[in-house]
Formats: sequence, C-alpha cells, structure tokens
Amino acid sequence: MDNAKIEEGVRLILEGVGEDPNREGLLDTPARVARMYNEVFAGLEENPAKHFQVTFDEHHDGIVLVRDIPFYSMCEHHLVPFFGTAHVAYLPSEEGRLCGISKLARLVDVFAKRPQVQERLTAQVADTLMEQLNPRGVAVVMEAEHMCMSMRGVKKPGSKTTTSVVRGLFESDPVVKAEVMSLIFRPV
Ligand SMILES: Nc1nc2c(ncn2[C@@H]2O[C@H](COP(=O)(O)OP(=O)(O)OP(=O)(O)O)[C@@H](O)[C@H]2O)c(=O)[nH]1
Ligand SMILES: [Zn+2]
Repeated sequence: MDNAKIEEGVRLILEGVGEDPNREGLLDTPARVARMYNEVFAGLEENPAKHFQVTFDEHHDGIVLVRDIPFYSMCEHHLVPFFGTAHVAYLPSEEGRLCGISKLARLVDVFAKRPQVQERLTAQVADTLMEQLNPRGVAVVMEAEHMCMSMRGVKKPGSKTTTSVVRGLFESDPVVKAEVMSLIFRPV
C-alpha cells in the first residue's frame, strides 16, 4: 500500500472540510489513518488460497456450518463501515477434503477487508469455497448494518441487510437448501 499517497489524501480531505491539518491534534492523523487503512484493507493484498493449503482427509456426510462470524467491512460507495455476522456452510463431497473451521472465518476476513458491497462480499466467499474445496455445495448468508444508512443519508440505524448466496446442491436441491437455511436461521 502507498502510505505517502494515503497521507496526502487525508491532509487534502482535512483541508477540504476547512480544518487545519497542522494543528496539534491533527498532525499525526494522516499517518494514523494510513496505518488504519493498511489494517482494514489488508485483504487487498491477501490471496485467499493460502488459507486452504492445509486440508484434512476426513469424511463428513453432512453439512459443516460456522455461524455468527463477526465481520467488519468498508462500503465502497462511502468508505464507511458496514458490519455484522456471516454464516458459512458447505457440504463436503465424497472425495473432497475438509478444511479447518477457522479457515471459513479467515476467508470472510480476506474479502471483508476490502472496499466492498455486501452482495459481492457474500458471493466471493461462496465462490472461493467452491473453488478451493470442490464441495457438493456452499451457502453463505451475511447480515449487516451499514453506517452509510445509519449515521447519514437515509438515517435508518438498526436496519439490517441480509444477503445469501447458494451454490451447488444448496442451489439445486430444495430439501438440502431448506436444511442449511434452518440451521442458519434456527431460533436462538
Ligand atoms: N447494493 C448495495 N448498495 C449499497 C451497499 N452499501 C451501500 N449501498 C448503497 O449505495 C447507494 C449509493 O447511492 P448514491 O445515490 O450514489 O449515493 P448517495 O446519494 O450517498 O445515496 P444515499 O445513501 O441514499 O444518500 C446507496 O443507496 C447506499 O445505500 C451494499 O453493500 N450493497
Ligand atoms: Zn455506503
């Protein structure tokens, strides 16, 4: 990442809003924001495949689901956060391999830590899992609050956006799809 460019940009924004980037409280802000962007956009420099180098030659007939994975992303339209929970499920194939369950959460982070829209984030997680594990199916559901809808604009704090992407058997077989959705949306 080009930190000098980020810092220059932040100084220009501060000037643009009528602030003095040289006053004491703001002096370190451009460098701080650059460090923050390195963190919140770290996924831009990550290849998701690296998380699937270790897989297990184990067999599991049914669904593997990790629910309630918290994530923070950045809306690419306004560059403010949207955040919530992701539910990631797959149905291993006969000959396919299993991954460590933490890798499903790591995969969410790789794509969440980029400028995003929620629909694309959901599809990228699903499609990468299909590529990497060659499972019989994948289902990804994300529920998020968008700061661009809460603190500004339409100002609807608390409104949640749900996106779902199903692939493979979860797409083609309504019974299997109903099973995974009942696990994802089971009453608490
Ligand atoms: N589909 C989708 N839209 C998003 C997402 N995040 C933000 N948006 C929307 O992106 C749209 C951008 O619309 P514009 O009309 O160009 O921008 P705006 O004038 O700031 O819009 P308002 O937010 O309605 O004030 C808004 O409707 C946002 O709600 C997302 O993840 N997916
Ligand atoms: Zn937005």
